[in-house]
Amino acid sequence: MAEKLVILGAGGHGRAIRELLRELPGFAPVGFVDARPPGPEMLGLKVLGDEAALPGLLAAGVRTAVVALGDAAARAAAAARLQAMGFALPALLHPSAIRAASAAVEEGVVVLPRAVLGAAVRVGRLAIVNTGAILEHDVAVGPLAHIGPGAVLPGGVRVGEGALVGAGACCRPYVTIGARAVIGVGAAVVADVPEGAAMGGVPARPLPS
Ligand SMILES: CC(=O)SCCNC(=O)CCNC(=O)[C@H](O)C(C)(C)COP(=O)(O)OP(=O)(O)OC[C@H]1O[C@@H](n2cnc3c(N)ncnc32)[C@H](O)[C@@H]1OP(=O)(O)O
Repeated sequence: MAEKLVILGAGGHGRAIRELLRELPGFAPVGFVDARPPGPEMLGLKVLGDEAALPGLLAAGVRTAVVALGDAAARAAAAARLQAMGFALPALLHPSAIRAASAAVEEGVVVLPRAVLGAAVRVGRLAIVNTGAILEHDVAVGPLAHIGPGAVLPGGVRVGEGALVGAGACCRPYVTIGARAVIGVGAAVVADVPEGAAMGGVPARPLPS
């Protein structure tokens, strides 16, 4: 029987996950919860209110959740609240994603359509691999990181905890992107990026703050 699941977050990422779940056998979404519910319904699913609805859902047998929040800190905090209540946070991979047999994803990871996880890739808990991103052999993505749509991480790239690699960004093989760094859309990362740095451009340079 399909596992009943609640989506925490009814914004853009929540809508992407709702569409992922239409294609993913094994899960039956019951609705969204959101701190600011946008209305009674979204994309054919009920919006059940804010997190005050969660105990009732647990009591009704909904024991699985996905955190659909783009902001890494908010995602971590929401995951901690859900797990403290007893919700499981499975990894969700769109069926069109390509995952090598040796690629591993941790709990709460979301992999959107047509992403590629190559040989020996590691994706840490609660990370997002967005639509069409390519993670080549031996790439290691830290917990809570977000690899944006169409980003290309060639062999051996390491992305630190909570870092954001923007849409369409590319990296030189084996570079390391530090924790909480932000790589702007379309950047070409040709050297290691320090923790917390914001980089953009071709080649990527520190962005004005
Ligand atoms: C499904 C989805 O939608 S997933 C979404 C994944 N998210 C992304 O891909 C977004 C990534 N974010 C970006 O690229 C943003 O532009 C950021 C985070 C790098 C910068 O955003 P902000 O902090 O708001 O900076 P802001 O827009 O004010 O720009 C600051 C400066 O950096 C420059 N800049 C911003 N982004 C870039 C970029 N990608 N490349 C080069 N320069 C850039 C701006 O032109 C500006 O320069 P100026 O001061 O000389 O005019």
